[in-house]
Amino acid sequence: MIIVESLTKKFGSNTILENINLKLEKGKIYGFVGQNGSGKSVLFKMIAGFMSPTQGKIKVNNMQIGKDRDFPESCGIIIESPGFINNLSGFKNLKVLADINGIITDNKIKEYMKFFGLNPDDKKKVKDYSLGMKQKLGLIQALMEDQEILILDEPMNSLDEETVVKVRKLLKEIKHKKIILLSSHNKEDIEELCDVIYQVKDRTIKMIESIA
Ligand SMILES: Nc1ncnc2c1ncn2[C@@H]1O[C@H](COP(=O)(O)OP(=O)(O)OP(=O)(O)O)[C@@H](O)[C@H]1O
Repeated sequence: MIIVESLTKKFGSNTILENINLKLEKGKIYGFVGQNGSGKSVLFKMIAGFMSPTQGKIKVNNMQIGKDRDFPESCGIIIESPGFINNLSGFKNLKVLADINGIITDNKIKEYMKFFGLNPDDKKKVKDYSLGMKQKLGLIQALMEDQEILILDEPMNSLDEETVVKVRKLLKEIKHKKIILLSSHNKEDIEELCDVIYQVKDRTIKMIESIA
């Protein structure tokens, strides 16, 4: 479970989020919607341990992020454009990341690449990948280790329609064993996928029934 308690985030005198309280449980996809600059990515970065709150706490499975642990223990993340090693192929990039934890085989990486329509044997360097191909790699690195928490900030960006349909189906299939946080400017993604929708607006986060 993810618990956000009395969380405030300021940059200098600019308050982005104020006194936020959330409880996010396994088995659900939580959608976060809101205008550009409303604070969705900032919230996600704090839950991922990439940024600290100004006040308040984030607890993941009873561990306070930034105190008991630097990062949540089992978390797949795609926030903004993921950084890759430009001179390596897609497979080699994923392999470098997979080797950090050493919990998945090369075959698992290849399966994911094929699922996303990327050829694992393609020697093309990531610097020559299209935007959508890079986004697919970003999604694969977030998903491939079957982590318990998925933080997906605009995961469908630059993806073609066929891939969007596949990703939606996959998220629905795996959500029972995960806590999934998803932000999207696409109404259909949010309404089709999310069990709970939060609107981030005017420094607060409110649950809403559907997108207006
Ligand atoms: N490191 C930082 N330093 C100063 N201000 C920041 C920093 N990171 C984010 N901000 C500000 O925090 C606010 C929220 O940004 P955030 O990226 O969370 O918006 P968002 O809701 O994800 O927007 P979008 O829909 O455009 O992705 C913005 O005003 C942004 O400029």
